[in-house]
Amino acid sequence: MTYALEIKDLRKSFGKTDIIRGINLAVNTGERIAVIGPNGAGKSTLFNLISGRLMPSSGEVLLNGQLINGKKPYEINRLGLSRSFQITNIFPKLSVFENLRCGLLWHLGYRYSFLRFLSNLDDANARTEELVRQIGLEKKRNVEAVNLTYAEQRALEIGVTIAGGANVILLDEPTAGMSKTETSHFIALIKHVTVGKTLLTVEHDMGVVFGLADKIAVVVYGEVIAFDTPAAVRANARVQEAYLGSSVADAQGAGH
Ligand SMILES: Nc1ncnc2c1ncn2[C@@H]1O[C@H](COP(=O)(O)OP(=O)(O)OP(=O)(O)O)[C@@H](O)[C@H]1O
Repeated sequence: MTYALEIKDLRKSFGKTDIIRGINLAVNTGERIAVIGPNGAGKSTLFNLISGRLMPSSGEVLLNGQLINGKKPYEINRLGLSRSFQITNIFPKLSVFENLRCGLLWHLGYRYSFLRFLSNLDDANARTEELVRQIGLEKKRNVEAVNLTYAEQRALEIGVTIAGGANVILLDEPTAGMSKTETSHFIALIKHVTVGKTLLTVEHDMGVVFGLADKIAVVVYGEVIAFDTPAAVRANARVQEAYLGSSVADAQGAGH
């Protein structure tokens, strides 16, 4: 069976310091995974290794069965993995529609071929309209990104991330900086736009984790100490001892 994303004995050292210390993960198509762990555990480094920003010291990363170690971020993107960052990378002076269309066309490689670009423009426009609807910004279609609210900008960011049709999506703390109401709307939006796709998200907010994830990967000191359903992770004594404890209890108490 081919996994959407498979990580085999992945390791990364900076100088003499081992930061990622033999991570194994196998993620099925359509699964939503939350990667959690204490500060400095290696979550961002893991995402950087998967998305090609960093080269592993050893081990393998396979995307849809294909080895992607050593490939550049844009090559990995073309192969079907798209990542959105905590720092927004939308174009402030372009409208919602234009931002989404840029994301779509860039992924399709139209910048290399103007003729191909023209012949397929109608398709791209139709797909872009669909994306505007999917992220719920129909009324803001022609508004410049700079004039959107923070939550709308984050929704646009998700739209740009999925615009190219990637089947594996990486999100860094997607609800950071949002109010509780915005967060719950945003979780619903993420679920909606990632149906059928594989999602990995780094997340600190336990409400988001338990609201969004089919499975949780707990990273502690560069290792995955648990990879299981939210219920099983909650009940995992090693996880509670090593890291979660009160956070899980809080989230449980809050009915998440
Ligand atoms: N380029 C680098 N060079 C040296 N050390 C690094 C580098 N990048 C990260 N580290 C170290 O690796 C460790 C893991 O960092 P990382 O940012 O991956 O953790 P994290 O789990 O994402 O933390 P947080 O939740 O605080 O964002 C930290 O000790 C960090 O200082």
